[in-house]
Amino acid sequence: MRIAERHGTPAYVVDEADVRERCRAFRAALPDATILYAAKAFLCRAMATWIRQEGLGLDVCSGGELAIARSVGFPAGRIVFHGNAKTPHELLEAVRYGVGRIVVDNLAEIVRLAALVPPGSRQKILLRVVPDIEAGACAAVRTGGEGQKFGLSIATGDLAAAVDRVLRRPELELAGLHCHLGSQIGAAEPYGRAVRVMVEQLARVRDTHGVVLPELDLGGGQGIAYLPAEHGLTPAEYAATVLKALEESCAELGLPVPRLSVEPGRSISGPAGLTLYRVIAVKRTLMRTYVAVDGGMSDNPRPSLYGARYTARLIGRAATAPDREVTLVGHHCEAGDVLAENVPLPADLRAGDVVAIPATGAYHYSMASTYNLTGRPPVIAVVDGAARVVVRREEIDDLLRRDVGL
Ligand SMILES: Cc1ncc(COP(=O)(O)O)c(C=O)c1O
Ligand SMILES: N[C@@H](CCCC[NH3+])C(=O)O
Repeated sequence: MRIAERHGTPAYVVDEADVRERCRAFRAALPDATILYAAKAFLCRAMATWIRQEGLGLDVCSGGELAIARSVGFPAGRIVFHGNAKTPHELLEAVRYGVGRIVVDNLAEIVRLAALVPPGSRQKILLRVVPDIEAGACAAVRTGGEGQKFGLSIATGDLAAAVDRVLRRPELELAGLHCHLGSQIGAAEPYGRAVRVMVEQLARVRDTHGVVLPELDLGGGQGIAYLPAEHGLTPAEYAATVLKALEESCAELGLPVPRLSVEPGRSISGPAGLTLYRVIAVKRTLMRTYVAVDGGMSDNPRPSLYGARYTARLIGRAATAPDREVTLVGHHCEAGDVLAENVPLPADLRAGDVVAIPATGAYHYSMASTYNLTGRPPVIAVVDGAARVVVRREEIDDLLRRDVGL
């Protein structure tokens, strides 16, 4: 409540200690693996600094994310650069900064990237494989099956062709294979299947080319709880399944166990964040009660994009009435601008109250827009009872400044 009063609403709040704790949980569950935080979930300079200090690597997928990493002196060797349509400029920036790995997504990229590597040096790469496994909350975030835009298909022969071409390029060093099944995956089982498919491909590379690739990157996707009844996929559950599958399939195929990399995004930043809103109006209609707040689909597009569901809580005062079901909506000019449908909130909720939506630390700030020319909310970091602004609020003046007129 003090944050809402001091910094205004809407505001994203992130718990630094929680982020750090989640980084440590991944490192503890997978002590021999490389843990790369997926920046797309939430990145600002403070976050990049926490990740650097916790000793994790960083998965970036744009020149912008790379620029933030660079601005906090993130060690280049601990960065992996992704993307299915990296621009020539992004590739050049990645090579110049000396990122540890570039994940090559398609055949055309091999030649393009090789041409950018300075004479005499070698860029380590991973090849992104389509493991043909469907997993993830909804179609929009499933990236492991045939028929979506990412990666090199095993079935069409593109992966085999890519391996062949990369191994002939002296500018490129094929460090290993990569896959990413999708996002908000609630069970460990699909990862076990992915390990088997990927290890088979490592064996195929060995059998065809006599090369044993040392690395396997399994991407991210570990699900989190958004609702009280949900349960996320813990690092320990994930690790148990993945490590078992890795040992078994490597033993079966006579391969040494590759160094594992994992790229969790949501499961590190998601539960560590919440969003504060102020109630502007409460309206009873024939069908339902609407509670309208001062944010909405511009700071959280996930309900309208993916049908994502959330809970909400009144904060800052004690309720004087029992809960009733309401629909929390935003201030944007669309009927679909819903933040949380049928959520219990106190019947005495009124304009001026502050509500918090938990589990908004991933894919909220990073996906925010300025729809209806609304400035994006600030990010407030809390640690040891103190709050500080780590990303300032985007003011109308910021928006006006970009518009250069006639
Ligand atoms: C290549 C890659 N790695 C990691 C992630 C992080 O995923 P999540 O935030 O679901 O853990 C993504 C996004 O889904 C991704 O595309
Ligand atoms: N933006 C999606 C996740 C996409 C993951 C990126 N590869 C979400 O909020 O659920």
